[in-house]
Amino acid sequence: MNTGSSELNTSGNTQSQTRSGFVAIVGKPNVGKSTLLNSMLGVKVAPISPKPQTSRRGVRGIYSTPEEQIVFVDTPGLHRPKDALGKYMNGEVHSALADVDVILWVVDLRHPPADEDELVARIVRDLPKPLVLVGNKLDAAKYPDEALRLYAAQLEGRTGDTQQVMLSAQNDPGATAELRASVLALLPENPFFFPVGAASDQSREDWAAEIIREEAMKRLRDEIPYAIATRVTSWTERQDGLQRIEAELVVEKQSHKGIVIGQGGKQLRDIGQAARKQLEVFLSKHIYLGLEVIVIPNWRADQEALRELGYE
Ligand SMILES: Nc1nc2c(ncn2[C@@H]2O[C@H](COP(=O)(O)OP(=O)(O)OP(=O)(O)O)[C@@H](O)[C@H]2O)c(=O)[nH]1
Repeated sequence: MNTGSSELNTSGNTQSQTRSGFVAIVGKPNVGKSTLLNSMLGVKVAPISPKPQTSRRGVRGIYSTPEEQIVFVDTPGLHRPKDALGKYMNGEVHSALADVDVILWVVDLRHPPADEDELVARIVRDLPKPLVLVGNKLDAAKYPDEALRLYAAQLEGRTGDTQQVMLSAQNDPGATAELRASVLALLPENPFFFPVGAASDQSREDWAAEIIREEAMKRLRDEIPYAIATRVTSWTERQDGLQRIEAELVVEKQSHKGIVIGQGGKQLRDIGQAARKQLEVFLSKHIYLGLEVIVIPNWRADQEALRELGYE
């Protein structure tokens, strides 16, 4: 691995090198991967919701300084494939890991390892790449040292560079900045992969759709766990600057449509208002958000529908 130090060129001037690389954040659902990504980036990119399995797309966030760039690949929760969506998610995890420079394995220090952690451990154990075991939720863990030891034991026999850290992604920006520095030190000398100003390679439409889905998930977590997809169907700007966004919430069953709309349309109105507020904060522009609920029967098991909804 390169050292990343400044080199003397033939004219005797020091020429600084840039470091740049891809970093995957893996871990079972709900351990705090999106929270960690957002904290390391300093901006909100991936959706955060208290419900497991919310980050279904491989959202990438980019952290840049004049000399360094980390391209984060935020992989969806790793779990056993139950349907086509599950298979897509596991495929995402594998393809995300094939091509990265550093892996962050995030675990929840409040609990000892479960089957799903073992699954992740098995995949990352044999990859010859630098790995950081990130014990998250330190603020809420009773026996963090013991928990971390148990997770680390699952990596026994690993030959690649392995580091460990305990932190709270949610409320310790200092610790996440330190982790970012450690990750940067593990990256090779490379030219930048993206322009310095780039924060994410998501389109604004995908980004807005994720914010809408996040708000829907927060409100509907018990009624319709995972069966909601969102897509922005049009985005226009009026002369006075107002952004007019039309979006669809896609559900699997007619009965779900009624739940999403709610009595007298209240649920859908609440989702729309909350999402609009978030979008306005980020864009600093006035927004009109039109939401429609549509039914695509059994979309999670339907390859064509998954493709149409952008899960491919
Ligand atoms: N107490 C505590 N809670 C946290 C911390 N980090 C994340 N959480 C919470 O854990 C839950 C899951 O966080 P996410 O960032 O959505 O987790 P994820 O791993 O991306 O989840 P999936 O999208 O399901 O894979 C949310 O309710 C967060 O607020 C932390 O440091 N401490």
